[in-house]
Amino acid sequence: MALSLSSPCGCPSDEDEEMAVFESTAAEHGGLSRPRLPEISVISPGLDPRPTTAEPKLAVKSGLVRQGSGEENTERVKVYLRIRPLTETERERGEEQGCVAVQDEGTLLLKAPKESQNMRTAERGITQSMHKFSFSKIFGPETTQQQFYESTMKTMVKDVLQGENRLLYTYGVTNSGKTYTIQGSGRETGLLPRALASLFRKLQGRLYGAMDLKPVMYQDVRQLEPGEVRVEEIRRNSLLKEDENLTSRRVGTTTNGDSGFGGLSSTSNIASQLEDTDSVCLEPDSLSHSGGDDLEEGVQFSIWVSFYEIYNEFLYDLLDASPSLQPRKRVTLRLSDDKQGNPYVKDLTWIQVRSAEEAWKILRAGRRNQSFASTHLNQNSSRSHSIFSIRVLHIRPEADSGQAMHISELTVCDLAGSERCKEQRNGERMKEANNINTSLLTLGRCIAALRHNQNNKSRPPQVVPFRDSKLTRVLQGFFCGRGTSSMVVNINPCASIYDETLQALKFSAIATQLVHGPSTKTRVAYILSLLREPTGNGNEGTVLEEEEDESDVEDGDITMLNTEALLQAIDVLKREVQRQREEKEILEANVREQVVSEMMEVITGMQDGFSETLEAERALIEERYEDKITNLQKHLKKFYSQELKERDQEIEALSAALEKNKEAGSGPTSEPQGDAPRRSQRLTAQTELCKLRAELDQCRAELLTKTQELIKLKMQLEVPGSTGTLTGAADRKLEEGQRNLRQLRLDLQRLGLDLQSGERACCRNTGGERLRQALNAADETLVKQDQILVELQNGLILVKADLRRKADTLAQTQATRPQLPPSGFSAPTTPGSCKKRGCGAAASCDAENRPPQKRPFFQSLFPTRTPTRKYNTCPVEEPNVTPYSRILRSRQRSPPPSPVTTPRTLRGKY
Ligand SMILES: Nc1ncnc2c1ncn2[C@@H]1O[C@H](COP(=O)(O)OP(=O)(O)OP(=O)(O)O)[C@@H](O)[C@H]1O
Repeated sequence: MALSLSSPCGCPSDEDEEMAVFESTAAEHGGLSRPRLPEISVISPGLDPRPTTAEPKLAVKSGLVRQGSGEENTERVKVYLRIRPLTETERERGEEQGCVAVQDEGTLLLKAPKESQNMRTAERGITQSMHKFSFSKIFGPETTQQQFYESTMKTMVKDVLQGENRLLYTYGVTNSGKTYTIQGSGRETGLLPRALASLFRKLQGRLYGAMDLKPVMYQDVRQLEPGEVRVEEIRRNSLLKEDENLTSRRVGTTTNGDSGFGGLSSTSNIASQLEDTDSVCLEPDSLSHSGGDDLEEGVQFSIWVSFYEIYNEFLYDLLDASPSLQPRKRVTLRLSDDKQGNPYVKDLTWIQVRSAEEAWKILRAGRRNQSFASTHLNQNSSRSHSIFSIRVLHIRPEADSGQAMHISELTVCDLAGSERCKEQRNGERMKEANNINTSLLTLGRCIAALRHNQNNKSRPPQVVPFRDSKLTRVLQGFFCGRGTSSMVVNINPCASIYDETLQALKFSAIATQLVHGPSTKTRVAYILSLLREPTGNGNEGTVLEEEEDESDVEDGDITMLNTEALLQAIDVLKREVQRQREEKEILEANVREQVVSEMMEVITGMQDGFSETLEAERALIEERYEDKITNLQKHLKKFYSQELKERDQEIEALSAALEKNKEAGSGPTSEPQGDAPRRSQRLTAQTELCKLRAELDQCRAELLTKTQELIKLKMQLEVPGSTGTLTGAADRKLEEGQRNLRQLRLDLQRLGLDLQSGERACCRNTGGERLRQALNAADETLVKQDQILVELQNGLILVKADLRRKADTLAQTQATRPQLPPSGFSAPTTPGSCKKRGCGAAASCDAENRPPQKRPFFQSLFPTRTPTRKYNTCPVEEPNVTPYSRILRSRQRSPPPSPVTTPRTLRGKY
């Protein structure tokens, strides 16, 4: 994937947001209503009042600015800016357009030149054309190598001799002066040779001569066997000899571009530049303070160096023996982790050096193996990240093997320059540029993640992607408390690479916000404080009090503790872990309980809510159905009153018709006589008319009776309260009675027919026995029906009596409240009913005294029969009398016979 130069700053974390804050993307432009941008975007990361260079003495001594015991390091990472001078050629090309201006010691102002991309976007109102950056210190083009060394690396060398670990790395666009800054050119030696010279001057007379102690892995030391020592000596001598041979052959060597590995020049101008230096030529004043006054008394020092590069994400040992003999078979190195998970370069060559000269020669030998190539920007461009490490072994002579050993390290990393991939015309260069930008991008992401974690301690930490590139993996320790790091940003003031320079500065702006990670010493101090604290079980950590003085322990390293103390520390830490785990479990249990109780509350609330809703709905439904019932009752009442009215009208119509007929019937008397057939016809018609009239009279009488009964019923229906209920019950009973009577009537008719047929049979003297049986059965049925009738009559009498009582009560109530208008009763339309109501009590008494069959109500139940059922009374001739009814009458005149005797009587008769 081809990455553009801007990618190192394009980290996916929150620095994008901050960049957006730094560099607003809205502006009023071309009449569009955009908010106006400030003229300058202030990319100023170091404006908060955190200590930076305060208390330099303390910071130099320990590498930390301690804010009380147990507090973490808050010293910002140092980010220096170095501006290289323009060359003559560049000036002639018109590259000097004043786009880089130093405002003060720590502030830089960038102004976009006309042709730059930034200016184009600024003209469109998307970004600003001016940017302000802050740095720990800015070094202009006039700064000499010595001045730069004094301000940056000098203190680092001192720190390393004090036992600290330090990293310095250069970052910038290609051809911006990174290699120049680190290694120098000609007599202008860079930081590294100066640091080496300074180191050995300080260690004069304190060097450990033997080669039997060697740094291995992450920061361990191994005691070498004599045979191994010999191998080490041979390796060292061969490297030094090789350098001497090459130096002697140097005269007349041309810069043959592609004679090195993979088409890269290994013996290029850069090597010759260093060779020109010949020896470590340092100004006398730079090393004026050469004495090792700060060094611990009695400690001897052994210096070992290594030099490797990361090229296309592969690690190559630049001090590998005789690489020139097998130029195309470079062995790649692997990264490994030690038991504590610290990364280290496996099988890396470490060479012991005893002087600055030797170190210089080793560096020079390594430079020959480094990957350089000519690019469009730099003829001798570093195509790899080169890492030169100096390990200082602090050896206490009186101590046993390795026990009092301490290691400190100074690492100088010359990063490959960031550049635009698209501008590389060579495929190999393009691939290199990709890899360079990828690793730089990862470095940017790591720095951004570290910065995020430091600034957002309350939030979960972001994973720092150290493992995403080899570069960040090998430098990881310096960002995680193993030591401190400093960054040198190199820029080229050429207008043509303004956009790249801007991106590099934005990248560095993130780094300026970093503070150093908590030192491993802080962790040691924490462990030691645990050892000193009571452990809770009465076993107090006393080992340290016996072993170490407190001040020594505070500044000491974990390797200073003996095995017993370390074991005790492990025990204490285990107990601490256990305690914290238990605390967390209790906390979790509490949280769970709280959650459960809250959930229960919620559930109870929901239950209550549902019950209320249910009640409300039930009440609503009840109300609705009550309304429906009321409506139904109302409609029924209306319907039945309508029915009654219609029937009244029919009766009236019939009466009127009858009257008419009557009038019409009286007319024929005046007709002439003499016409016999017509008279007989008239007579027949008159007979029929009489018959009809009789029938009509009978109907009228019946209708009248029914009307009265209906009116009475209506009145009873209108009686409020329990009377209505009783009336309903009475109605039901009446209906039942009517049904029974209807059935009875049918049975009687059937029996009458049977009797007729029996009479006929008797006359013919056939089937006598059968007839007798039939008569017996008929007699039994009659007895039963009589009983039923009597029961029904009694029930009806009771119901009527009850109704009358209620009516009387109501009438009394009405009488006691004469002033109130009659509301529950409508005025009777017939005088009969009025009379009845006016003397209700008397009427009811009268009705009660009457025999049941005489009552009009009962009459209505038997419309086809005459109410003549009387015991011991005279017979009355009635029309339509059936044989059975005659028999029944004859039986009813005498007291009711027993079911046994009646058949005999009947048998006697027939
Ligand atoms: N401060 C300076 N004073 C004088 N010359 C300088 C300075 N900085 C850089 N130069 C010159 O600029 C040129 C490029 O420098 P250098 O090779 O160090 O760039 P670089 O950033 O390492 O490039 P690359 O990333 O491609 O390796 C060299 O010729 C060097 O001598």
